[in-house]
Amino acid sequence: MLSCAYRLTAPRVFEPVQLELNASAGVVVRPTYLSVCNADIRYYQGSRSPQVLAKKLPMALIHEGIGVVVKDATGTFARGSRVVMVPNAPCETSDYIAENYLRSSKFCGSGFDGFMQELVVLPPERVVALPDSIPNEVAAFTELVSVAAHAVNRFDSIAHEKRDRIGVWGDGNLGFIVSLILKMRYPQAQICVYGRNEYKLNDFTFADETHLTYDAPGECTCDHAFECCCGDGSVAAIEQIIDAVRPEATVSLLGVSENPVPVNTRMVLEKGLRLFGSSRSGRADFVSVVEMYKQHPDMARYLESLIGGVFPVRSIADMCTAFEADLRKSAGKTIMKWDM
Ligand SMILES: NC(=O)C1=CN([C@@H]2O[C@H](COP(=O)(O)OP(=O)(O)OC[C@H]3O[C@@H](n4cnc5c(N)ncnc54)[C@H](OP(=O)(O)O)[C@@H]3O)[C@@H](O)[C@H]2O)C=CC1
Ligand SMILES: O=C(CO)[C@H](O)[C@H](O)COP(=O)(O)O
Ligand SMILES: [Zn+2]
Repeated sequence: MLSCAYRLTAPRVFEPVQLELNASAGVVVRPTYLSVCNADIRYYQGSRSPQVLAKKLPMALIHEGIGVVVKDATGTFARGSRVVMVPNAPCETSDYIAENYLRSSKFCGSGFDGFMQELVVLPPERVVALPDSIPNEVAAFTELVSVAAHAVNRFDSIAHEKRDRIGVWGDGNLGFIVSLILKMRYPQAQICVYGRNEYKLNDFTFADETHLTYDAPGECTCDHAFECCCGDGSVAAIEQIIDAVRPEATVSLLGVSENPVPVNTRMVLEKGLRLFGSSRSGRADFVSVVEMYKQHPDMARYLESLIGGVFPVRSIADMCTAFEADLRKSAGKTIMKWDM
């Protein structure tokens, strides 16, 4: 079966390439709605190091997306099923290390082709059926929701049980989703969001408190914290978090930085803090998010407020239009209605 992949060959340049797909190897999915992540933008813009770009390009971008099953040689999915695609593909299993942390795992859109393709073939366990209740534009960024769910699950197993007040730093997409999942998971806890933009914080209607970071939180006011910023923003946030959390707090780090971030280790030691990082997610996280969509119908309504622009994509010029719009956006997720 022939299919076309649209690979980024150099910053801001997409080129088509014909691929021969082995349809008998799994589930053939036609991508329908794709969502742009900051990681895609770092490749598109060429803000990764020249060494990383040389190693990873040419590559089809995008690891957040849904599609429709065209054919399934494994007999798991009916033709026409609406599904979310799992970008992480493990090559081994471990009793101790989750699939998204195994160094041998392959991740679509980071070293391996992502979902900017006419058709993709995935093993059945890399495909999860979606409930009808979730709109396409929201379902498109289920991967980001699964990353947040994964981090909250890990937090649950690491943090001590006093969870009266949890701080979330970052008023962007990830901060929003992490705060929402925390509120759903710990309804009795005070979820306090710290951000840099009043207009973004106004959308966190489910949170108990929102604050601008310039009004520094008091010392030792949060039991635990999540960092959902990026780059230099993470530097400032981690500094503030270390002051704001109480002794023995657990701090979840999620923002990606290109450069090493200095950390006030003296206070980490004195307060006995636990800092842990989370990256990506695995099949189980996607399954748990789909379950959340079913159990919490109001979740879709909150997530809808993250839809930034929806761009029909029928040509390479349309792809560039969507990516350029994401670069200029003030907030929210950029969605491509993928008609390639
Ligand atoms: N760990 C993982 O697996 C994943 C990590 N990420 C990463 O998470 C980061 C955030 O992604 P996303 O939410 O989509 O991006 P956004 O740009 O939507 O959000 C970042 C937000 O953080 C705000 N911010 C910056 N510095 C601070 C600060 N010191 N205190 C509080 N808020 C701050 C920004 O404000 P302003 O715009 O004013 O600077 C912005 O609103 C990115 O680095 C992304 O790559 C994303 C997906 C998965
Ligand atoms: O966005 C992400 C997961 O959703 C991660 O940040 C992304 O996978 C990091 O990959 P890369 O090393 O290519 O930046
Ligand atoms: Zn991502």
